[in-house]
Amino acid sequence: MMNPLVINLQKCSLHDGPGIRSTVFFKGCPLECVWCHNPESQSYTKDVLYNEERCSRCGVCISKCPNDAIYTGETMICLDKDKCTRCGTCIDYCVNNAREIVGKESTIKDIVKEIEKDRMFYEESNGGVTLSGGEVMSQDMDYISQVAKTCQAKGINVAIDTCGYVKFQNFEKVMDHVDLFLYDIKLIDEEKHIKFTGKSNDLVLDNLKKLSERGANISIRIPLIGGVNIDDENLEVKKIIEFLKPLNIKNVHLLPYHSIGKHKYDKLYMKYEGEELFRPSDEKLEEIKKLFEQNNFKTKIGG
Ligand SMILES: C[S@@+](CC[C@H](N)C(=O)[O-])C[C@H]1O[C@@H](n2cnc3c(N)ncnc32)[C@H](O)[C@@H]1O
Ligand code: SF4
Ligand code: SF4
Ligand code: SF4
Repeated sequence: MMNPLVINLQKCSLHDGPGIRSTVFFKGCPLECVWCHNPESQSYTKDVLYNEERCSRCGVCISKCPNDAIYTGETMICLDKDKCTRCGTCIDYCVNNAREIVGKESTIKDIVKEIEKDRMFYEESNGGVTLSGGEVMSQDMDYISQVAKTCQAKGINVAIDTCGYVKFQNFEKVMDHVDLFLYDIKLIDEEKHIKFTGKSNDLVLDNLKKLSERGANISIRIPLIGGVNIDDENLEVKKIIEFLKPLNIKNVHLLPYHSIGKHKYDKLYMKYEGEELFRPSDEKLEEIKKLFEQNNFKTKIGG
C-alpha cells in the first residue's frame, strides 16, 4: 500500500493549535468546501500546478508530454487531467519553473524525523505537531496513528485538525495518541452543508458527539463565511451553540473567511465557486464571539 501523500510540512505554525507547531498537510479530502483555501489538498492523487504568470508559452512541455495531456488553450497552456499520469516530465523540461508537482509520499520515519527537528520550539512554547490536510482522518489510519504514537512517545504534543467526515473507527484508531482535536463545524443545516461542502453533516455531528462522550480534548473551529453561515439573526451560529452546549467542550475558535487560497484554483485548472462569499465585519465577529461567551464557551477569533 502506498504511503499517504504529503503536500507540505509547515514549520513555526502559530494558528494550528497551542504554541509553536509543525503542521503536516496530508493530501486528499472527502469534502469539497466552496471556500477551501487549500484546493490542492482535495484530491488523493498528485496534482500538476501551472503558474500562468511564469509561462512564456514556449510549448516545450506540449511536445515533451508522453501522454499528449497538454495543449494550447485560448489564453493559457491547458491540461487534460484524465490523460495526465503525473509523471513530472513537463516539470523537468520547463525552464521557467511554471509547472510543479504537489504531493509526495513520505515514510513514517522521515515525517517524524522532520517533526522532531523543531522539538526545541515546541518545548519552549508548549507547542507540538498538528496533523492536518486535506483530511488527515481519511488517510491510512495505521500510518497516521503510528506517526501520532511515535511523536507522543518522544514527548511531542499531537493535535489533529479534522472536518470529521470519516467513519468513527478512524478516530478510534488514533485517539489514544492525540492530545487535542481541532474539530470543524461548518454548518448545522444539512441542506446547506450538502450545497456548500458536497456532503451531509450527519457523520460530522455524530462523530463529534461520540468523541466528546469518550472524553477527547476538543477545540471547535468554525469558519465564519458571509453567504454561507452568517445571517442577521445569527440563526446558524445559534444552532451550533445549541448543538455544542450538552457536549463536554469549552474552547471555540472562530475563523473569519479569507480568500488567500483563491489564486491556487487557477493553478490547478479548477474554478473558484466562492466569488460571492465574504468576510463578516469585525462588529459581526464580535457579536458572534459574545454569543458563544454568553454560553460559557472560551472563544477566540482566529486559529
Ligand atoms: C484546510 S482545513 C483542513 C482541516 C479539515 N479538512 C477541516 O476542514 O477542518 C483547515 C482549516 O481551515 C479552515 N478554512 C478553510 N478554508 C478557509 C477559508 N477560505 N477561510 C477561513 N477558514 C478556512 C477550515 O474550516 C479548517 O478549520
Ligand atoms: S514549458 Fe513551461 S514555459 Fe514553456 S509552455 Fe510549458 S509551462 Fe509554459
Ligand atoms: S505530468 Fe507527465 S503526463 Fe502530466 S502533463 Fe506533465 S508530462 Fe504530461
Ligand atoms: S474539509 Fe477542509 S480540506 Fe476539505 S475541502 Fe473543506 S476546508 Fe478544504
